[in-house]
Amino acid sequence: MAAPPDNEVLWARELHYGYGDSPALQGVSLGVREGGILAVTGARGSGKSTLLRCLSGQAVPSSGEVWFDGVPVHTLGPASRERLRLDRFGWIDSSPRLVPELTAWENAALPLLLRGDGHRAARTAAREWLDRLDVGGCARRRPAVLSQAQRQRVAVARALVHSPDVLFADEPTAPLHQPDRAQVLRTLSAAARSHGITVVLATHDLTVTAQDLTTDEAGATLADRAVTLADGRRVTTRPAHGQEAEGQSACSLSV
Ligand SMILES: Nc1ncnc2c1ncn2[C@@H]1O[C@H](COP(=O)(O)OP(=O)(O)OP(=O)(O)O)[C@@H](O)[C@H]1O
Repeated sequence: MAAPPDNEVLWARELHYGYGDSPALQGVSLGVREGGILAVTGARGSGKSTLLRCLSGQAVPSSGEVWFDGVPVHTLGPASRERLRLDRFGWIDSSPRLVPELTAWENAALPLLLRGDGHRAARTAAREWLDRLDVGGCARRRPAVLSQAQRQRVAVARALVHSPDVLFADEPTAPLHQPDRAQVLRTLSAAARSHGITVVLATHDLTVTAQDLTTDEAGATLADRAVTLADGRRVTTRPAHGQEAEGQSACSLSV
């Protein structure tokens, strides 16, 4: 088992994963530098969600390695992977899954409450994130009375509230309209930069990558690198604003 390069906080080598006989990942390798923002693009069904699930320890690859901060994630048992996900990772889905019985702030505070933080500190932190995401006014409401866009912002707050080391975002702007998408992406990228959070962001929408993802209003780069999947294989790697280069099975390439 070769150790990953020192400058990459998240590193995967030759990942394979299948659903029954149907292969979803066929030898994907990549590395992400600490604090980097990586966009994973590709058509529907190309393997983006499966890759994020393997990288985050939600799924165990049938072969290959996933290393996070020196830890071989692919060798951990279910309890250790669950602990890692709770303590060190954040996750945003394409559709917000909130606890219906809890208010918006309680949903946003969940990662802090689950790890035993005090109620008052957790509420303060959650409300700060809700304010940042323009849903501070909804803090005491339950998900059922919120719009889909408001629920997604609450889910984004929940993913960031504990300052995770890595944020995995699987089509996070799918339920949002265009102005909301740009704002949420800007908040995500600003939070990641200011807190040193590494981001792995999956999207099938190449126009999002080109227009919203790679630039904010000030023209600053949002994604540092992008990799593209096709049929479970990595086909390209490129800087967010640079020339595309062939990167098939380039396990030494940093993204
Ligand atoms: N639970 C599952 N059972 C069987 N096959 C699955 C399952 N989840 C995904 N697949 C298949 O695995 C392949 C990769 O799917 P995956 O969801 O990882 O791709 P994706 O790029 O994220 O697609 P999308 O953009 O539609 O979410 C596809 O062929 C898909 O049909």
